[in-house]
Amino acid sequence: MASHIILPPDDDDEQQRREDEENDGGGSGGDGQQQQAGGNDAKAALPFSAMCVRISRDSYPNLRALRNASHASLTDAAYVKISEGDFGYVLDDVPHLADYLPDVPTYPNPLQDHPAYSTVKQYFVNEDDTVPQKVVVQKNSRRGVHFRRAGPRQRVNFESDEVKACIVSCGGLCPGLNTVIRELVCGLAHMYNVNNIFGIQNGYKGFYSSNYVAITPKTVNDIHKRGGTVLGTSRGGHDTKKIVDNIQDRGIKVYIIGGDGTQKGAYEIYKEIRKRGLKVAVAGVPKTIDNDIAIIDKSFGFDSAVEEAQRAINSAHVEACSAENGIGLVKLMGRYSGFIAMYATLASRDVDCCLIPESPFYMDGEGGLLQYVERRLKENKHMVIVVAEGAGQDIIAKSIPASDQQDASGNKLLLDIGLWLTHKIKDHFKSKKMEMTIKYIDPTYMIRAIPSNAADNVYCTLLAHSAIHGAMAGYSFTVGMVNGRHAYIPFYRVTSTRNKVKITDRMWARLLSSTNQPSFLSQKDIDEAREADRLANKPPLPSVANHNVAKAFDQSASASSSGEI
Ligand SMILES: Nc1ncnc2c1ncn2[C@@H]1O[C@H](COP(=O)(O)OP(=O)(O)O)[C@@H](O)[C@H]1O
Ligand SMILES: O=P(O)(O)OC[C@H]1O[C@](O)(COP(=O)(O)O)[C@@H](O)[C@@H]1O
Ligand SMILES: [Mg+2]
Repeated sequence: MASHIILPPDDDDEQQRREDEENDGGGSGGDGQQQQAGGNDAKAALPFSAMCVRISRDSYPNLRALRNASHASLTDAAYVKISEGDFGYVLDDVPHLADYLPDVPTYPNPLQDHPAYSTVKQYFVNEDDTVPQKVVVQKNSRRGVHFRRAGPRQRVNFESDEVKACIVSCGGLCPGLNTVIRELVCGLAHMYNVNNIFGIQNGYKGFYSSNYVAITPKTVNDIHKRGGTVLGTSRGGHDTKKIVDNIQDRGIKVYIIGGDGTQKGAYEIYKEIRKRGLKVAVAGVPKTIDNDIAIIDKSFGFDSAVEEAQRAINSAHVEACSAENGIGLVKLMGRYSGFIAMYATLASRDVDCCLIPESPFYMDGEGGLLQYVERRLKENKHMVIVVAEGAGQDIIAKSIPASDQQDASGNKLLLDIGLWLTHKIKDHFKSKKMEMTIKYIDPTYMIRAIPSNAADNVYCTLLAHSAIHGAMAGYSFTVGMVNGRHAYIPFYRVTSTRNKVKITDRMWARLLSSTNQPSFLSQKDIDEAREADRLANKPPLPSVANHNVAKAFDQSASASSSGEI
């Protein structure tokens, strides 16, 4: 038998729930009081045919440990929905309106009458469908952690006329933002007959400081061909109370496009909405050019960015080849994660050295960068270096006093590694009286301002559609592709860790072998990197949930995406 665990909420909510249960004459625990996993039809919404049991605060064995956990995880605990099935199956589910509005009505999905979709056999996804976090398994593996499969549901929780949708984009630019906005608008209008759609201007602060702009399929018709976001974007400005006051007053349902910071903001909004008992769904579409969002295979715009980076690398190569001892140095984005640099390097084959934040390097002495550059110029007369902007910050900090400054969202401000390397390399060859030329190219803002390529356009469309289906069906979530299938992922899973290049994985080994650069790593660095990977992959809550769940999470953690293929 499987059980469905909803970790108990904070004291006030818990008190209210107990009173409700007393009024209903029900109890908690295994006394027949059933809790829905998602929709209103409890049976249809269950992840698998099993009895779902609400486990009360008192009966939950590890709750003490949970209460002693950090404040962040304590808050998260109230919103985590874990169910267990056979053979180590665990569903890390997303919250649903019915979790706190038990009488929320359901309606037939209007798509069933849609001429394009009604002919598709099995167009609606089965409520039992889930997507595994780990697909590489051994004969005796446990089934591990799963996420709810994205897609249209037979029944929805909103009527078309009651929906007022709003869309906001936050954080830095990324190719594909306009495509997601376009497809949210067109999908809502064409699939669900929703005609009240508004754009929030200039990021989160637009919820309370600007007018909401009405948008229609007609007004967004061509925007996918343009870079940037027609809604505007910003960092900072997340005032949860003011945002939710406006959501409440205007009766809207929210689509939020943005990176890790934005998803944290979406989670805060969701928690406040739930606290106030509002009938509002919050759907997050993860955006980050750095591709550093946990769990998902890849963020939209990443492929377009890697493709565009090729143009800069090609130019660097041309410059380098056309000079005596020419060096082309290209800086690419990647504040904490070097995915763009790694993939752009692997795609190009012209790069002799790729430096990323995850892999420490050093300049001087045996095995250092300067020695390698010297050797490469002697062998080949030219070289191309790609550096992610977050690389080597510790080395620069030794020569330039770092000020620990942050942007409005709290992201650390970086020193210009490209410029710093250029000067260091120049000085080195000057002191050796060796002639050379170095050309530094910084294409970062040019890359993220382009419109998305064809593959990203299709990806953005599917993400937008999945977000619409999930929100109409009453779920709140971050949507993303997990092992090639679209899934609804709980906010806490994408906000608790950041995806990073694992320098102990095969993908980084492939890169090192393709450039033939030194790894710059000591055994101590490798040990530290392994330990950091282990800790980064450890999901936050389930370790205190129960033994089976913790085991499933540990097992799936080792599979979290990092480019390992
Ligand atoms: N912990 C947080 N809680 C609430 N809002 C946040 C949090 N972190 C970031 N935000 C908000 O999310 C928005 C975008 O964050 P930012 O880090 O700039 O970009 P991204 O979402 O692309 O990572 C900003 O408006 C910021 O204030
Ligand atoms: O100069 P800005 O606008 O703050 O953006 C620069 C930063 O945005 C990034 O592209 C990532 O930001 P996001 O998380 O918003 O996608 C970083 O690589 C880069 O450091
Ligand atoms: Mg970010």
